Amino acid sequence: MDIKKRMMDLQQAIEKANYEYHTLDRPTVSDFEYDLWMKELIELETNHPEYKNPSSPTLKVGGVVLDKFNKVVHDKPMMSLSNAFSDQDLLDFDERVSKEVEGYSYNMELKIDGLAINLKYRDGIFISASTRGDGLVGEDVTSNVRTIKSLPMKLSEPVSLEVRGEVFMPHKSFEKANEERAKEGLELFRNARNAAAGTIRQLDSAIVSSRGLDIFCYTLVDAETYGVKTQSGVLNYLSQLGFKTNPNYVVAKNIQEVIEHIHRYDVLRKSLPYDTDGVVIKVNELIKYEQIGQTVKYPKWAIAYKFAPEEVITKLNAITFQVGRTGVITPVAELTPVLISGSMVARATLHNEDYIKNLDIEIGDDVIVRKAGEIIPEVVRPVIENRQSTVPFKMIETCPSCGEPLYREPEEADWFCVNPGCPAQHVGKLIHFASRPAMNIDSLGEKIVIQLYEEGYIKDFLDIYYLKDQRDKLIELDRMGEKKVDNLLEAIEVSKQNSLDKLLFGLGINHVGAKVAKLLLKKFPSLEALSEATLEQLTAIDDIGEAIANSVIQYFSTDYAKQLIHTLHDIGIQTAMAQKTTTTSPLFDGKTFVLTGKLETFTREDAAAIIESFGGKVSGSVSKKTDYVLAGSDAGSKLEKANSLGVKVIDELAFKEMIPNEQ
Ligand SMILES: NC(=O)c1ccc[n+]([C@@H]2O[C@H](COP(=O)([O-])OP(=O)(O)OC[C@H]3O[C@@H](n4cnc5c(N)ncnc54)[C@H](O)[C@@H]3O)[C@@H](O)[C@H]2O)c1
Ligand SMILES: [Zn+2]
Repeated sequence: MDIKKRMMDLQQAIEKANYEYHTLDRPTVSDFEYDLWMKELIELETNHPEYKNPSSPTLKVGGVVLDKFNKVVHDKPMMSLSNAFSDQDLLDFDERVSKEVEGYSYNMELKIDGLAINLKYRDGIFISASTRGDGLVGEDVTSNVRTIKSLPMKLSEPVSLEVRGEVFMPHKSFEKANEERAKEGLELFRNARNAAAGTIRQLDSAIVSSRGLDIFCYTLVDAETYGVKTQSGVLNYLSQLGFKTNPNYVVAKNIQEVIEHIHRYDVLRKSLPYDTDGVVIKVNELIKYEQIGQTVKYPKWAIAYKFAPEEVITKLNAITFQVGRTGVITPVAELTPVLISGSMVARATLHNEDYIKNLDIEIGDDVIVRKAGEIIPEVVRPVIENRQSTVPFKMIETCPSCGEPLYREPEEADWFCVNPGCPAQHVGKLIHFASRPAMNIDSLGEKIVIQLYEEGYIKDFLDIYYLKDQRDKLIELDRMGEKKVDNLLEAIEVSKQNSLDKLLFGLGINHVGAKVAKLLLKKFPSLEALSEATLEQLTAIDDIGEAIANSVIQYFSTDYAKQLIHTLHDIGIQTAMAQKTTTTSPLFDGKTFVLTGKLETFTREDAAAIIESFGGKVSGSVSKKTDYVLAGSDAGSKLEKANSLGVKVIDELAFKEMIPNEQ
């Protein structure tokens, strides 16, 4: 095996998963798989340090910071945890700890599957909350966190402190939220963690308040200054102050006791009304932490033991077929509904014909189903011993949507419907086009696409842009009404200004994902230019191989694509990347900046000069009129003032992103 290539592939897969999980709140692989990738990459990096990439995801806390929130620089970084998957991993962990210190015990707590939040209290009063972000800089989500009912706004003592905890969505709230989303035709949340993260990071606090979030607190920053000496003591003290703490913690004398308890936790967690994905084991004596130390990513005095995904047995009643936007046919297991990791599962993927045949799955079998990391449930295998009267599986030969014959390439596992007029494919393409990573037409969800397609309003994505001519008719449709239609039309108009990479991704060209779209446009910054690119020119771009290049060339060689570029122009959709800002309309015209803290890559004078060269002003003090506070490390009172006034705080990185490249 080519180790270097394997490491690069793993890194790429992990980065893609990070983006989907942390930025889009929409993972496509299970946590279990992700954790296995990470474990493999860490092992390879340890054994082959010569191939280790200095910006490897094994060195970073995975989150991102969205621009729509004010940024908060954490006083103390918020770290991740290293993982254990077996008893042996725990023994290895203990051995590492025992090399540094002696005379310690362990505190074990449930690992709540939510998102970490940092809370600040002054004189016993709640003042602010932020997300973990990339560990150093988080997002200010104070007004959203304030809506969580179990969070005390006033503590039982007038202390000033910083506390960390996990915001999560209990099963009940999760089911309710998804019922409501289903009614509104919105895409369902994949699991409670994504629902919690998506909720905390949205702008309308009224919605947050209605979602029934909850929080368990577990960390007190600088606990020893409050006279607390152990992690179990922290939990006790937090609870006394009025915080909600999880009652299922236990102190274990040594690692053997930890291992004994772990297995009890795996039973316990199945009866809890919220998701947990493991047990966090922390050295209990806080005084030992400094000596044990930490890496850039996680403390060495703690570890998260992750449970294997839960598997259950249920009955396979039928196999149905789904047609994807590319025409791929996926067999789907229709199951007797069963509870897995806190939610009901009635359908699971069977991947393709070979998967079913190789596993010898028959209709009527008892099957083992797994919701690995609570994403898309899958059938793991049949329970052959239980087989009684079953019907052998037979692959369909015609498309369930259009009735045309299906094709399968000899080398491939999947069957395809290749009918360009296939309704299921059209709908799939439309849904993809409107989705968040593509044209991001929020109010054009799956249900509405299907409705408009079935009623004959949209066949091709271009039709979306002519919907405005049919406003009166749309209002009359079932479940529509004036407000909904106007919101929809507005969102469609706004999407015309999207940056071109979103459109290119939305076109659904084979192999052209969001990242590839960006790469292509960097070199060919308009659809016209891209449509004329040759195979050589395309493959000369880093990371663009022949498969991608051929697919792009084939797409743009069709009459459809040639016509498309003209039509897009006529409609007023961007078909070229936006021009860089010119000096005639200064970027920071009329904007006031305040600089604070220590900057790394600029001197203050440089930063000020840049701001002024783009028409902005630099002021010495923060007021309501300040537009941006540029905060470096060790920022003090100006940063606090900015936060309390709700002034936008940016870090150096964000500032660099704002200014055009030439600087
Ligand atoms: N499926 C995907 O595509 C995908 C992508 C990226 C990350 N992930 C998941 O996220 C994980 C990485 O995220 P991570 O960096 O947050 O690591 P992590 O989930 O392994 O552990 C760290 C986090 O645990 C949480 N936590 C919960 N209870 C706690 C307690 N009692 N004490 C201390 N901390 C507690 C905190 O939020 C802390 O930040 C991966 O292991 C994977 O499971 C999945
Ligand atoms: Zn078809």
